[in-house]
Amino acid sequence: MIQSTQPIKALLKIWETERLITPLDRHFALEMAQIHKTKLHEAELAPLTEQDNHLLSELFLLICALLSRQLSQQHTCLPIHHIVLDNPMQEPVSSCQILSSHSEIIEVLAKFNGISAPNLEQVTSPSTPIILDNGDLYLQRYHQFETQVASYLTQLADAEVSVQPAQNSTHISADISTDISAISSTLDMLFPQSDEMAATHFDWQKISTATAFTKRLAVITGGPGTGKTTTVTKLLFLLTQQAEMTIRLVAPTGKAAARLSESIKASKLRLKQELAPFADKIDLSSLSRVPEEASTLHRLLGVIPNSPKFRHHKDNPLRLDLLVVDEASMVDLPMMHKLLSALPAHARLILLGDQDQLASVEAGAVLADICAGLKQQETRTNASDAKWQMRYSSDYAGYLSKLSGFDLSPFISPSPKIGDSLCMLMHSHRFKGDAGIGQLAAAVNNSDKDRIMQVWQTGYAELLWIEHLKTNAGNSGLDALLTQAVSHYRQYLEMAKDSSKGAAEIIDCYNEFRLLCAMRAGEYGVDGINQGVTAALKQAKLISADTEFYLGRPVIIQSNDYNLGLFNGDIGLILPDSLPDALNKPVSGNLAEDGNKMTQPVRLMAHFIQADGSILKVLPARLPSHDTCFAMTVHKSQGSEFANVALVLPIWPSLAQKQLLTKELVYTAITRAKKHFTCLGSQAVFEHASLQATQRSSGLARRLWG
Ligand SMILES: Nc1ncnc2c1ncn2[C@@H]1O[C@H](COP(=O)(O)OP(=O)(O)OP(=O)(O)O)[C@@H](O)[C@H]1O
Repeated sequence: MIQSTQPIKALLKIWETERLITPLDRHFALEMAQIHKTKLHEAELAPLTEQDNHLLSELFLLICALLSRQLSQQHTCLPIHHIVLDNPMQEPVSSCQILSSHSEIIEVLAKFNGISAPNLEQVTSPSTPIILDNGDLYLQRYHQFETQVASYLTQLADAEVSVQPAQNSTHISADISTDISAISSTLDMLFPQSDEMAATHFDWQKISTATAFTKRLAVITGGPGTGKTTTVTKLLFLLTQQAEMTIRLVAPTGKAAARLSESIKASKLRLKQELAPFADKIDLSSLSRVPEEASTLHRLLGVIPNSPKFRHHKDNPLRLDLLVVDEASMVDLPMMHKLLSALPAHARLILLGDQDQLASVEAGAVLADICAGLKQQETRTNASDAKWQMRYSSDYAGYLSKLSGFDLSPFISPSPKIGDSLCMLMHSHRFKGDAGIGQLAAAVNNSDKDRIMQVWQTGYAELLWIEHLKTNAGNSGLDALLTQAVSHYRQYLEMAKDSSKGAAEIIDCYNEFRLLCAMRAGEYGVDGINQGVTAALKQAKLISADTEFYLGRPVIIQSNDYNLGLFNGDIGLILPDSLPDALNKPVSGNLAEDGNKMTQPVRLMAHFIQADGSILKVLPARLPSHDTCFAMTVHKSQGSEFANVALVLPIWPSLAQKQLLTKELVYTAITRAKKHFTCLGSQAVFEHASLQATQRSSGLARRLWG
C-alpha cells in the first residue's frame, strides 16, 4: 500500500528538517496517531492482520501530516487523488509513494474509527477528527465550516425577500418587491443608457441592482472600476426609499473599510448630481439615509479580547437588516462561517469583490468558489481560459427581465443552483479602452502568454518593465528600481521635514507610490527590498535611519491591538508630534512615559489615518509588532490602491517561491495601480506566474453547484 524510503515517523522528521512540512504538521500527526491508535469502527467485524494494522497506522500518520500541511497552505481539505499513485512530497531522497488505488484507500480509511464518511445529505459533521467526504479528507472543524457555509448560502439564495423589523428595532415591516412597474421606472432613472450597455448590450449594473433588490443574497463581483460601489450605492438608495432599514457596511481590513467609506461618499455625490433632473419624480432625501461609514468585519462581530470567539454569533445575532461586505475575496472560510452564523434570520447579505484577486490569506477561496458555477470551461488548450456565463432559473430570468428591461432568457439554465443570486460586472470604467494597466491585467487574468508579451511590447506610457540584470557588480535592474523608489518617496520625506504640512497630506503623498513583493523573505522579498530602499534613501540623505524610529519611517502593523485601535495591516508614518492637522487630536499612549519630552526639540509619533479621516497618534515605543513599509507583500496590499505601483519578482525563485507566484498575485499587484505600473522581473518568471492559477482544494464549489 505504501512504499517509502523509511518509516513514516522518520520520514516526517526528515520532511520537517527539509522544511517540507512544519513542526506543527508533524506534531499534529503524531498526536493524532497517538490518540487514535488504529481501531476499527465497531461495525467492522473482521479484525485486521498485523500487517494491515501497521499499514493503516502508517497511512493515518501520513495523512494527518499532509492534511495539516494542506491547511497551512490555505486548502480546506486533502483530496485523496493528490496522494494516490503520487509521491506526496516529490522529493527523491526522502520519498513515499502510495501504491493502492483511490477506491482501495477510501475503503481502508472508511473502516478506521478516527475517520468517518458522512453521507452527502448530512449537513452536520460526525464527531471523528477526520472526515472523508467525496474523496476529500477534512479536519472535522473545516468540514463543518464548509458544509454550513454552503447550507447558509443556499438557504439565503433560496429565501423569499421581505423586510422584517430588526431585533429591538421599531421598523415597520414592508413588502418591497411587488410593484414591478414602479421599481422598474426608478431603475430606469438610476440607470440611463450607459457606456456599459454600449460595450456589453446589457447594463449589468442595472441587472445587479435589480437582483440585489429582490434577493436575500446577492454576490456582485467584478474587477477594479467595474462599478461595484456605484451599483451598491444605487441599490441602497432604492431600498432606503422603500423601507427603513438598519444597513451595515463592512470590509475585512481597516484600510479596505476606509476605502469603502470614501467610495460610497463619492458615489452618493455623483448619484445626487445624476438624479437632479428627476428631483420632481424621485425623493432624493432618502439618499441621506444611505450609510457611509464602514467598519471592519471584526468590529462588526465584536472582538472579545484574547478569545477567538466574537460577541455576535448564532445565539446572539447581529442587529441589522442588510449587510454589505466589500472585498469579499479576502474573507476566509472560518470567517465567512462566523459571519453567516451571526446574520439574523431575516437579514439580506450583499457580497462585493473581485473573484480574480488573490484568495484569502487563511484557508479557503470562498468568493471564487461561490462564482465557480458561472465559469464556462473551454475545451481549448488552457484550462484557465474560461468565460463567465450567468445561470438563471427560468422564473427568475423572466422576473428580472421585467424589472430591468433586458431579455435575460439566453442565460436560463436547467440547473441554476445559486445562480439567481449572482451578478457579474465585466466592463471596467476605470481602465478605459486601450489603457495599458487594464490591458495587462486582462491578459494576465486570462493567462494569455502572447497577449502579455504584446502588451509589454506596445510601450504603454503607464507600464514600465525593468529586467533583472545581475552581474558580479550587482543587479542594475534592482538599482534602477531603487532609483525610482527614491524619486517617489523623496516628496513625502521632504514634506515631513516641512512643519507647515499636515500629517494627512504627508500620508497621502506617501501613498502615491508603493513597492509590492511576492514574498516576505529574501533579497527580492519585502525584507530585502525594504533594506535596499532604506539604504538608498539614507544615501540620498532623505532619512537618517540612525535610530529605530526615524523621521518619515513608514510602519506596517503586524498584529491587532484593540486598546490602541491598531490592526494588522494598518500603515502609519513616524512624523513630528506637532503637525498642524494633528495638534489638538487625542494622543494614544502614556505621555508621562516619554521622559525626554521636555528636552527633545521634536517628538516623533506614529501617525495613522483613521477611517473617519482623523489622525491617530501613537508613541512609537507603544506600537504592537510592526515592520518598515517602503515595500509590502501583494497580499497585504489587497483592499488598497496607489497611483504608482512597482512589483518586484524574484530573480531565481526556489520551488517553494514558484508555488506562490500565481496569476492572481500578479493580477492583484497590477490592479492596485491607478496610474502607473512597473515590474522588476525576468520574462520567464513573469510568464510562469501569469500562467499558474491558484489551486485551492475545497469542496465548497461542489456543494454549492453540484
Ligand atoms: N455606468 C457607469 N458609467 C460611467 N462611469 C461609471 C459607471 N459605473 C461606474 N463608473 C465610474 O467608474 C469608477 C469606478 O466605479 P466604482 O468605484 O463604483 O467601481 P468599483 O468596482 O467599486 O471599483 P473598486 O474595484 O475600486 O472598488 C467611478 O469613477 C465611477 O464613477
